[in-house]
Amino acid sequence: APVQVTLLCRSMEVNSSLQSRTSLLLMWSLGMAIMFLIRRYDLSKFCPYNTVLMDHSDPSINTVLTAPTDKPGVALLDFVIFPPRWLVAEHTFRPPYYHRNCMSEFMGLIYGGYEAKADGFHPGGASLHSCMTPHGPDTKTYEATIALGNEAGPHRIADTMAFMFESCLIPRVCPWALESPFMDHDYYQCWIGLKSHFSGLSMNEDNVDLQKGKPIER
Ligand SMILES: O=C(O)Cc1cc(O)ccc1O
Ligand SMILES: [Fe+2]
Repeated sequence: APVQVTLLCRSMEVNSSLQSRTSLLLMWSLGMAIMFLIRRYDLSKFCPYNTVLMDHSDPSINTVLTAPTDKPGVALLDFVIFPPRWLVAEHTFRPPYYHRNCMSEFMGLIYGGYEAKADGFHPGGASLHSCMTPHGPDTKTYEATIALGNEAGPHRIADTMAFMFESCLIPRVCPWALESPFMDHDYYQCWIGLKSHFSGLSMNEDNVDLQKGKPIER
C-alpha cells in the first residue's frame, strides 16, 4: 500500500480585529473548513536526490514540504523523507555522518530499516536529537561500513521509509512522552564500543597530499 502522510496546512490567519462574537464564531467555523486544508502525499512518488560521486549531502535535499522563516536557508520546519534509493558514492562514508546541528531533528521510521541504525530503530519508533546533540550511526552500522572498505559498489537501499522533521525551533518534550513506558532509556548504548578507524595511513595519494596540507593538483 502506498505510504501516505496527511499534513494540516494553515493557510490563513484569523483577523483578530474582528469584534463581534457572532462573526468570530462564524469566521471560526468557516475558518476550520478553509484554513486547514488536508493534503495527502503518496511518499513513494517522491524522487529522492543523492550524491553521484562523493560526499554525503545534507538531508534537507530530500525535503518534501517546507515551512520557511524570513531567513533564507533556515526552515521553521522541513519535512524530509528517506525513501528507497541507490547509494553509489565513492571514497565516502555512506551512512549519515556523525554530526550535531543548529536544527533539531525528530525522526520516525514508517517501515523497513534505517541506514544509520542496524538495531533498535523499528517501524513506529521515533527519535529526537535536539539542537547541538551529537548523533550518528550505531556501532554495528559503523563497523559494517568500515569493513566494506573504500571500494563498495552501488548498493540499493530497498523497502524503507523514514522521515524527519527538522526545525530551527527547539521542541519541548511533553511529560506524556517523557513518562511513556515506550521511552528507550538505553538509546545511548547504540554508540557504545565506537572506536576510531583513522590510522593516519592514506587510502590513496590524494589523501597523502591532503594530510600533508597540500592542495590536490589535477
Ligand atoms: O541524523 C539522522 O540520521 C538524519 C540524517 C540523515 C542524513 O543522511 C544526514 C544527516 C542527518 O541528520
Ligand atoms: Fe541527524
